Amino acid sequence: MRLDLSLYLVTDPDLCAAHGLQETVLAAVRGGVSVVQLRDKHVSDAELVPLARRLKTALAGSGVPLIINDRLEVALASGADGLHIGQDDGEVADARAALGPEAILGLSVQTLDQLARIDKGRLDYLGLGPVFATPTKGDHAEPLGFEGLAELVAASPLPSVAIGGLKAEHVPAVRRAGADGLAVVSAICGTPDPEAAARAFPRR
Ligand SMILES: Cc1ncc(COP(=O)(O)OP(=O)(O)O)c(N)n1
Ligand SMILES: Cc1nc(C(=O)O)sc1CCOP(=O)(O)O
Ligand SMILES: [Mg+2]
Repeated sequence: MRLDLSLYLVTDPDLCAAHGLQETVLAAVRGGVSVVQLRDKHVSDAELVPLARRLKTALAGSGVPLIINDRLEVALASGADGLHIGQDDGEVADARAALGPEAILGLSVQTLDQLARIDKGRLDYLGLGPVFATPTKGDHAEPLGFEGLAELVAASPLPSVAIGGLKAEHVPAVRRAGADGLAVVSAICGTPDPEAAARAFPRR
């Protein structure tokens, strides 16, 4: 199945707490989210696996893939569709070898130097960011702005999704920069109506 990066939801356990994680995800999917990433920095793998399995079951039939952030073992144990790793989250080659050829594998890239060194044959997409500073990720890199994003996209040999401080109003600028989509946390997870928040993102 073709990977649709147009609206990529990254979950946050605190921001999603108001409606519950699974309810937030399902509402966002009804609103048009095309990928879901389970991201939780606070719980153990043993706690995350059952949550990932429940989400995978809940997403069955929706056509929306479930990606696990950082944790290869959770991706493997839960039957998720893929894994997203950052520059310090292990080797792409090791992740691909463990996941197999069918799984979706994404990598975060913040600079042109990093981009020049990616293991592109083993990756499906890149997460480019942050476009803006964001409180959702305390340890984020220097913001790129839309010009920096456009430079990275132009040099990228893979589909890409922009991330960091992005809202529905930024869709036109992200498209002009050439990215295939937007990845968001607080624009959906932290809102009173996650379905409406997802629907507010213009689609092609
Ligand atoms: C789609 C997407 N892009 C980038 C990231 C950031 O990954 P990383 O740099 O590993 O940071 P953490 O998310 O692990 O804090 C992402 N998660 N998703
Ligand atoms: C998970 C993540 N990764 C980033 C990166 O720059 O790689 S920024 C980020 C958080 C994005 O949250 P929000 O949409 O609420 O700004
Ligand atoms: Mg990471």
